[in-house]
Amino acid sequence: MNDLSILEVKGLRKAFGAVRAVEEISFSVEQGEIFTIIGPNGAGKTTTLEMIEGMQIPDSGTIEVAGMTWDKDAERIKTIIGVQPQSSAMFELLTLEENLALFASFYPHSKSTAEVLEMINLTEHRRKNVKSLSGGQRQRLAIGLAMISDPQIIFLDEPTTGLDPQARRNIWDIVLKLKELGKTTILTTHYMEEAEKLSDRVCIVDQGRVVTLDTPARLIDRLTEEREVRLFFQDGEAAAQDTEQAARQDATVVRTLLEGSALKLWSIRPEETLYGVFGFTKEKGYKVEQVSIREMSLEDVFIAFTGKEWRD
Ligand SMILES: Nc1ncnc2c1ncn2[C@@H]1O[C@H](COP(=O)(O)OP(=O)(O)OP(=O)(O)O)[C@@H](O)[C@H]1O
Repeated sequence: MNDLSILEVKGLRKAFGAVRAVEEISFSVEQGEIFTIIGPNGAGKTTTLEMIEGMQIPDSGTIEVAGMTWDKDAERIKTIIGVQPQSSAMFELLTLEENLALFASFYPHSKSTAEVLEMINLTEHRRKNVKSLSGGQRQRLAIGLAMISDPQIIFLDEPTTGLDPQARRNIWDIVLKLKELGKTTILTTHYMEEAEKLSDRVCIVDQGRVVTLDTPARLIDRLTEEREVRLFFQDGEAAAQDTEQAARQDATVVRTLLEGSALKLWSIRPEETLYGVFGFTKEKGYKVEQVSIREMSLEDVFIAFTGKEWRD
């Protein structure tokens, strides 16, 4: 375990009868990171989280939380981790304040309910019954309940599933606030954009194994050296075709595709390609209406590594 890592998972494996949910999962998480696990349905994300949270016992492998293990230090681990409870664990007929106070009573030390309500932006609803909350408010309360004991590591398993974009962003704000406080967040999500925006590092799992793990930017960079450059010609197809012929001579251009007045070029150095292309179009007097360089996204990385379409 290096000095910075707060969680170290090695060789985790778990089967349910004939179903091998987790085959071999290893990673370490640094203090203060937002670490996101993504993967197709049934990849083993929840099972992995539940083993780390002490709710499932691995068939083999080791888990160290701040240097402690579940078999020796269960009580101490429980005081430094916070797990977002299922909606069903909340008391529907109690108010938000009462739910938080009740959860706080399970721990020797806790944050004040007022502070947590402020953090999850629900202060004005504190006297409402949980029953009357919207989906997004419920999820925020669930994060509040995970935070009540002021844990070092917070586990959020798909906290934004089913929420509308605004409600999702409200959750992102809370996750970022946790980071500002120096907390470590372990997140799973079905939303690529969310993983890309929030995570310090992303771990892609498939069929119970880690297929790749890195920062979103490095994953995207590693994926491909080529960028897709698109040009649209005001003068129509002939100009596009003529430019295509010229671009093919350029060593930075790997492939080309003509679609009417639109020309697509795949380039290993897009800026250099465009410099050459514009030299040519200027010389010929062709007018280029639109130019864009398509950026690769985490979704492209996901598809490349798992061979599966994203189902968002
Ligand atoms: N308690 C259990 N008993 C039997 N099989 C289980 C159990 N829990 C999980 N599984 C199976 O293990 C595999 C991994 O499930 P898991 O829930 O960990 O995946 P996941 O990546 O979280 O999926 P999702 O994205 O759909 O939530 C699945 O095939 C699942 O059906």
